[in-house]
Amino acid sequence: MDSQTGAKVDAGSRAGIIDGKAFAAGVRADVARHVARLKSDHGIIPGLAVVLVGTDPASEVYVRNKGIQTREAGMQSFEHKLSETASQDELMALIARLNADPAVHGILVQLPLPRHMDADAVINAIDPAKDVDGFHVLNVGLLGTGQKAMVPCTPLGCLMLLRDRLGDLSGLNAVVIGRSNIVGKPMAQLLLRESCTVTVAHSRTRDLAAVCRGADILVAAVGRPRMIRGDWIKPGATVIDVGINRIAEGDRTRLVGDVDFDSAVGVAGAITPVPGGVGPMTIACLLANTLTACCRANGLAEPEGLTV
Ligand SMILES: Nc1nc(=O)c2c([nH]1)NC[C@@H]1CN(c3ccc(C(=O)N[C@@H](CCC(=O)O)C(=O)O)cc3)C=[N+]21
Repeated sequence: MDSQTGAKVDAGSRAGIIDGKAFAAGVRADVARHVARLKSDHGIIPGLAVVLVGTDPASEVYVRNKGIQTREAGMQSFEHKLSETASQDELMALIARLNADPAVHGILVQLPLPRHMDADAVINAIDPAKDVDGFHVLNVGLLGTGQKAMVPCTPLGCLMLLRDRLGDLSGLNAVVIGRSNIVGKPMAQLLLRESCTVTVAHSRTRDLAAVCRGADILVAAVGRPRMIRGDWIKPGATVIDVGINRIAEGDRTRLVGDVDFDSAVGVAGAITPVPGGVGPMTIACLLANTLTACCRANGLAEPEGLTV
């Protein structure tokens, strides 16, 4: 207890640092429990197919981590690697096979794709019911109209962290920096659904610092290392840093977010670190979405708390 105010102090999140790594481990444990029950009660094993085109080293690391965590949750992992020079027709043929495969409940095509491919056409070829990224135009439309959709993993993970921290979000001023289809736009839709007053800022926004200072909730998804500084943040605001930027430091590299953590941490009421914040939540939500897709495909009740 705080002796002045009598308010409860959360010892698990000292100095207002949101432990996404620990929260994600909890989500994965929830998923694993439901997977075990699906197996024992119904003989069903959820399956996730991940497709990687090319040999980008960072993408290979993510895909390997996804495979490991998928198996740890008791689900089946199917990994498909195509060469950098594979044709779009080859990729489309693979997606058609995965769409038709009853053991596959979720399909993720790792982005970005090589430039000779049309990413929109590829994403929209995925069966929307198996689109665990929530990028298919049908899922985008369902989310935007408040219908049951597959929700993109990163925004879903951010929302879980915000709800855990703040409870009811209604009436809060939320500023999302970044307007990408994979984070900014779906994040704004989710926050609007929570009855926040939502502003979507971007590279052309005038006086971005002033816009940010009005935010009770600030979600940074711009991809510019340490761009958002402490004096842009309203004291006590909740800051969610989606950026994962690898920068050179001396003769080594390190990961930093879009927020300048050192100047922000003393101003924000709570902030996600990088690494250990949003990143682990993205993979946890991918597993949650695969479980949800599997339940829907089998006409079973969806697990509570893992979808919106
Ligand atoms: N179709 C598609 N869906 C994706 O969800 C997708 C994608 N393509 N392409 C690439 C990005 C990137 N991404 C990350 C997931 C987890 C971490 C993560 O767990 N990061 C750790 C650190 C990992 C490290 O140390 O490198 C952390 O932030 O703590 C990072 C990045 C998903 N992506």
